[in-house]
Amino acid sequence: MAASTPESLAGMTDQPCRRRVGVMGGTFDPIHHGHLVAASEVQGVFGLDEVIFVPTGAPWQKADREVSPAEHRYLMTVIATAANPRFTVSRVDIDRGGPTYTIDTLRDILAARPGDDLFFITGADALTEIFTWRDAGQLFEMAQFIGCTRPGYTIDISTFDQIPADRVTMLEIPALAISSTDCRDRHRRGEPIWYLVPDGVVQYIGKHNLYPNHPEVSP
Ligand SMILES: Nc1ncnc2c1ncn2[C@@H]1O[C@H](COP(=O)(O)OP(=O)(O)OP(=O)(O)O)[C@@H](O)[C@H]1O
Ligand SMILES: O=C(O)c1ccc[n+]([C@@H]2O[C@H](COP(=O)([O-])O)[C@@H](O)[C@H]2O)c1
Repeated sequence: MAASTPESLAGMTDQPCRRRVGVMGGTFDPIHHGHLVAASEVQGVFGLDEVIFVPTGAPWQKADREVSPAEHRYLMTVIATAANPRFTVSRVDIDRGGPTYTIDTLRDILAARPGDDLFFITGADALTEIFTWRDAGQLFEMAQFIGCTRPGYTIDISTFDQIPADRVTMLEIPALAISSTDCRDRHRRGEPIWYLVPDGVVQYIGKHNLYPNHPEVSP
């Protein structure tokens, strides 16, 4: 039997340990429990060391609608994730400026932590649209993609088939039929959003009057 060395017993070799890092991109206007459950479930199933939430700077595919200022979306994301020691929040997409492309998100995150293995977390709706994203073909070289099930959406199988099989995984997560759109509309109609979003986020929205009553959202 080969003799154990202190290094081998401790699992120490010349190879640095590769950290497994999730990246959860989103507009988070506001962040809700659907986002948090998806990130938590992927963290557990894939044994991730960390999940980085990355609020978009300017989500170009949502240019036809009003999006809350990035600083508000960033602060709501910080509030929502603060209690989980594995969750962090990155400003890369906000501080870069210009339209937000995931290819840039992944480049910036990899530059800051070379050698880490990245897992990009999306819902089934976002994954279905992935070939409309900038430089989509290169994304799968930079990260493993995890598509989370989402009530009301199915992943288009032809899209799934175009992604290299070893670079994408579909994951069934506890179903939460929550969307940011519905949270905003409910708040505008004066309906509660308690328990759809974290308590601190409800309070932040009220304090800053982020989603004021709007005549188009009838009670
Ligand atoms: N309830 C949910 N279950 C699983 N994934 C979700 C859920 N809600 C959002 N996601 C995923 O989280 C990511 C960020 O979503 P985003 O911030 O656009 O939220 P949204 O609820 O879809 O917003 P909106 O209603 O304003 O379009 C996307 O990949 C999206 O698919
Ligand atoms: O790279 C792109 O062109 C691209 C186009 C649309 C969406 N994305 C990313 O997909 C994630 C979810 O976006 P959204 O707009 O559904 O909140 C977020 O990280 C976005 O930056 C990326």
